[in-house]
Amino acid sequence: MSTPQLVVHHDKELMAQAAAARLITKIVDAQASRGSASVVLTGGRNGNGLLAALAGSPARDAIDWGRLDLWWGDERFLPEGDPERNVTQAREALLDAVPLDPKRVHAMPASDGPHGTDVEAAAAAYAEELAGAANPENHASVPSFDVLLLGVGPDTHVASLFPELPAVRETERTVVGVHGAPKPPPTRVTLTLPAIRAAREVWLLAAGEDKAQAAAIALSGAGEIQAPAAGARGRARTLWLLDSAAASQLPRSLYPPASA
Ligand SMILES: O=C(O)[C@H](O)[C@@H](O)[C@H](O)[C@H](O)COP(=O)(O)O
Repeated sequence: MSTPQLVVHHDKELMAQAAAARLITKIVDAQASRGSASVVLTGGRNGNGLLAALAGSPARDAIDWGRLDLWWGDERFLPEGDPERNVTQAREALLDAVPLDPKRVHAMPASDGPHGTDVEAAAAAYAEELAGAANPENHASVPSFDVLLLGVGPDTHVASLFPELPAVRETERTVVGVHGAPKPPPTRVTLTLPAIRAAREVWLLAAGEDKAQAAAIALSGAGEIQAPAAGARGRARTLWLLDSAAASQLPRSLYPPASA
């Protein structure tokens, strides 16, 4: 697993703009070298802020939207179209404005979909969809995501992996159902740490004073059960994108030299 690299931007807006520019370049490079790209989106304000910044970027359409696979790191288990669903918010922020191939937009199941309110069945179905898109040669159970985005909660949760709850302890399955999540709504579907760690690159987004303690805990050697963000590592790269407020409690030794 790759060692976390930190980039600190002056404020939340600059972090969203810089992260969007970084993601555009990553997708364009992946498409140039392999013909397509695969990105896992995250919910939350920072995740949606990045999508909104990307929507407004003059370089936006350097991306060949028809050759981009989009997946989700987690989803609130609510009815289709519910404004609280991560996919609903992603559509509003960006997806409805760009010519994606609908077959390549892999939303997690809704609670009024084919699995009804059975969140475990919904999670198993998404795991199957991921496995179906994986590369059989390397016996993977998820596609080789180019970038997996994660917002970081103030309690160090990522996706819907909350400290000490069963989902963060999962070592085999790639997708599980979550009950009793401390962040509403309580029922969710989430990738697990093994699935997250299959990504080439994992980018963690943390902006705002309310993330300062979480960033300091996750980056100072805490275990992944107590601090799930600490276990979110990419195969080739783990990148923390912070603003100054979220970086304010980091030990100086961790603070990158050239950052704002
Ligand atoms: O479904 C969700 O709520 C998200 O996927 C969750 O993991 C989010 O990314 C973090 O809670 C950070 O959210 P903020 O960026 O809004 O603080």
